Amino acid sequence: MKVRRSERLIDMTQYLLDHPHDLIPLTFFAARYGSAKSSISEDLAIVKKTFKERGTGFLETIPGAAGGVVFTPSITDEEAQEYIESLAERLSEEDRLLPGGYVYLSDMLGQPDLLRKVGRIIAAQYLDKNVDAVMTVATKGVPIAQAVSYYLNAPFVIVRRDSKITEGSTVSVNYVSGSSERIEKMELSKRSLKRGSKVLIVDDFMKGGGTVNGMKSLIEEFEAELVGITVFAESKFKGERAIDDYNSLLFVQDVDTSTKTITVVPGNCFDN
Ligand SMILES: O=P(O)(O)OC[C@H]1C[C@H](OP(=O)(O)OP(=O)(O)O)[C@H](O)[C@@H]1O
Repeated sequence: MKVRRSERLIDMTQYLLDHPHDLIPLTFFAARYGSAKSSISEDLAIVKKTFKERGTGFLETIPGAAGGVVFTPSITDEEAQEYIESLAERLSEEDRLLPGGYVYLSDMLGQPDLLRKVGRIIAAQYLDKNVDAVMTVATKGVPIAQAVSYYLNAPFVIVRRDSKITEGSTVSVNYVSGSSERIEKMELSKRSLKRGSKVLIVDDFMKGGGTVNGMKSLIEEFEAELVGITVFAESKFKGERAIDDYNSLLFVQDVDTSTKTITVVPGNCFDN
């Protein structure tokens, strides 16, 4: 049964949003709607134009018999900056200061709408990097890595600070935890990363940078390639930070322990 264009456009859009980075042949849509490929091409031209104008992402057409369309999610800088500014305000308003200059984020990092938006924003920074894997360290980095992983259509791998039988054989590195000046260990299952993989590091928070630096060392141990580092939030650090080339969405600019308040501003992710 033939399906009207208005219905095709709705269903086609939903299908593309649910299958980011997948190559979808035009014949798939032609069969799905009982329509000619020429009609599907016209439909996709409408979707492509709207996605581009709305900043939803990019719809690339791959020509030839093995061709089709590929949807790459993105977000406009304006929408991303506006959202990050709202997060900065929200973080500054609520009582979130923890001992040692850490900030309570767990409630925010459990919110699906925030994770979807943050995942889109971080993924959009690495669309041209062909990311093979998103790396984070348990625990609070995991929801962020999962969200970024969805929008890049790349698996995420979880580094652990504790040994688990269920991880099989692992590669481990020692690192200086910048915040606590302690030598700590982190490890990753040998099955997680192939040699030469392009790896994006994400985490929820960076203080001394020791944790991120540990993940960098692990990537070297796997003979993989680090393509970028983005943290949801970073704070000032009095000591020598172990990391200097990274992106942050939010920056804890000021901490007032007497009033237990913090001032949070957008991070460096839009400095260019
Ligand atoms: O930049 P650094 O000084 O190394 O600190 C950033 C670490 C510490 C904290 O993790 P924890 O709260 O210790 O661990 P978890 O994420 O498991 O709660 C945070 O999630 C980062 O991973």
